[in-house]
This record gives sequence, C-alpha cells and structure tokens, in this order.
Amino acid sequence: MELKLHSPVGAEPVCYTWPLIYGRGNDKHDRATEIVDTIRWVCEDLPVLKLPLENNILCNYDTKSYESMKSLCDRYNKAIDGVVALEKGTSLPAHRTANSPSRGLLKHILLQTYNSSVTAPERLNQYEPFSPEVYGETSYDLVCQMIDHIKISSDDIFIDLGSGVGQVVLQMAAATSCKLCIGIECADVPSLYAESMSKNFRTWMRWYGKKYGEYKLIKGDFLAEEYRENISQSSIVFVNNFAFGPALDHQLKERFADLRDGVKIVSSKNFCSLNFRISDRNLSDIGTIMHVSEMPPLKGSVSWTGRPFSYFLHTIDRTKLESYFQKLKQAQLRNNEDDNNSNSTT
Ligand SMILES: CC(=O)NCCCCNc1ncnc2c1ncn2[C@@H]1O[C@H](CN(CCCNC(=O)Nc2ccc(C(C)(C)C)cc2)C(C)C)[C@@H](O)[C@H]1O
Repeated sequence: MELKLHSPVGAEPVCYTWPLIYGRGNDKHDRATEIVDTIRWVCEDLPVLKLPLENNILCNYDTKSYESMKSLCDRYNKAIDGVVALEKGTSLPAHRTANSPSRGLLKHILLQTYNSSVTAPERLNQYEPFSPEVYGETSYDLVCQMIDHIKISSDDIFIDLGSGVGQVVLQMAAATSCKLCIGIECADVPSLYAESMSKNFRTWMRWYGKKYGEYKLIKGDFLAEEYRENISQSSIVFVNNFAFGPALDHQLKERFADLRDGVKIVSSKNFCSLNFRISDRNLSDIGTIMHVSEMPPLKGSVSWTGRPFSYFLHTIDRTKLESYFQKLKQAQLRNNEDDNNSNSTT
C-alpha cells in the first residue's frame, strides 16, 4: 500500500509506503504528519487551493488510518492536477522562474530530507552539540540568525568544517545567494547519510519547484593538505568548534592565516580572546589579523549547560597588524629625533 503526492509544478510524484514509519516516539519525525504538513506548505504557495483544501480535507483526517490518509492524498492530487493543467495552458508557467523557498518551507524540506535519508539515527552520535535529529529545534533558527547577521552576496563561497549529514550546507545553499556552499565531513556514517541527504534534497526541491545554489558535500578530513585550497578560497567559514581541543583549534588557525581580508569565520568558541591587543609578545597570534566579536545568543536557545549559547564572528583584517607596525615605526622615528635633539643640545 502506498500514498502518492503529486508535485505542484508537475515534477515526478513522491511515494510513501504504508504503514508509515511513525516518529520514534516524537511527532516531528512522524511521516503521516509530514504528509499533511507538505499539503499545507503547497497551499501556502497556491492560495487558490488554500481555502478549498483547508475547508474540505485538511480539517478532518486520521493519520493512523490508511483510508483516511489515502482519501486526503487523492483529493489533494485531484486539486493539484487541476492547477498544474491550468498552468500548462498559460504562457508563462509561474514556477519556471523557480524562487527560493520561504524559511518555513525550507525548514520543512530539511526535515523531510532528513526523514527520508537518515533511516537509523541511532547510528549518528546524537550527543553532538547540534545533533542532526533535532536540527530543526535550534540549529535551523541559529543559522537563520547568522544569515541575517552577516552580509552575504553571490561572490561568497561558504564552507562548513565538519558538516555532518550536511544540513547547514543545504540550508545555506537554499537560503543564501552564495555561489558555492561546501561541507567537509570525515566520519563514515554521517558522510554516507550526507549522500542520501543530497539526493533527497534535490528530489524535494524539484518537487516543490524551488531553486538553490551549487553545493558540494565532501568526504574527508578538513585538515588534509588537499583541502587547504577549499578553505583558503572561502569567504564565509562556519565551524562548530565548541568541542574541539586546542590542537585542532591550532591547526584551524593555521588554515585561517591564509584567508583573505574581509573573510568571516563564525564559530561556537572564539579563536582569539575578545580583548586581544597586539603587542611584541603576541605577534604570531591569529588575533593580530582578525577582529572578533561575540554575537547575541539565539532568543530562547539554551545550551546543555543551561547558559544561552553565544557565537563568535571573526573578520580577517590585516590592516590591524599594518597599523601596529606603522605606530611602532613612528614611535622609533620620534625616539631617534629625541636622541638626535638631546645629542645636539649636549
Ligand atoms: C580522519 C579523521 O577523523 N581525522 C580526525 C580529524 C579531526 C578534524 N577534522 C575533521 N574533518 C572532517 N570532519 C570532522 C573533523 N572533525 C570533526 N568532524 C565532523 O564534524 C561533525 C560535527 N560538526 C557538526 C555537524 C553539523 N554541522 C554544524 O553543526 N555546523 C555548524 C557550524 C557553525 C555553526 C555556528 C555558526 C552556529 C557556530 C552552527 C552549525 C561540528 C560539531 C564539528 C562530526 O560529524 C564530525 O565527524
């Protein structure tokens, strides 16, 4: 037994097999709820359908009954076939100029992508600071806040260092105008899931008729020599380094020394002290070439320590170091003048 949903833009229908895998005790992964939410999201894009569907089918259905879900899907499909047929007639079918998904829709698509890809979440270490299982709970909104906080253009290349199953990369590819989004992940299980996440993401985005930028999910160790260039060519670097040790952070600082001025690094632990001041004792610190600031924690987000999470925005700026040496030189020149003056008067 299966349930089909026709695409609002005439792409291939998606199929769910019944019985649906019920959320492992949590409704956010309940595929039946996902089907109803999908119909609601399609209605958001098609106001002509919103009222009739809400009044007729979205008001009474039983997610535990196949018959009820079957009739829900059949009536949705009938309505959609009508709209798609109508659009086929018009000269400029609206969806040909695909738009980016709204933030609400993208959150739903990332959940659908996760549900259809990560079939055994227990195989992922769920104690990660941002476990993929609950991505939509806080990480999604957090990344939205980062997107609002840093100016992003189509000249930008984004990289997520240690990208897990790829949720942040997919979100950035669909939510920003970056010309390329890259994720590098070394562990086997998340990398394998990232492949199916990518496949299902493309299927869902095509099904909704939504556009997204180019992205690459790479399996590898981001410290490997072969990825130095991927990092040095990036202009926006995300690294959730909260649980990284000093050795790993040091290795990352080495890569950051190659980044161009203006490049932004957003992390969950700061790479240099917030009150770093250049002196002749810390000239080799990464702090000499970057400004760092603490970003406001996401409203409502608390970390497992109970304190609100805070984030750090680092911006590469070598003029800091240049002006330090300028001042040093001027100071030396003044000292020399004073010496000369004092010599000449003696
Ligand atoms: C071969 C080998 O294992 N060598 C050891 C190398 C260690 C360092 N190199 C690594 N290379 C590649 N991937 C590695 C290596 N270290 C570990 N990871 C992977 O990071 C993943 C965990 N990721 C999260 C995955 C999802 N992505 C996010 O949460 N991204 C993200 C980034 C920034 C933010 C903000 C802006 C808010 C700060 C929010 C979210 C973080 C915590 C590091 C795990 O799957 C690890 O396997």
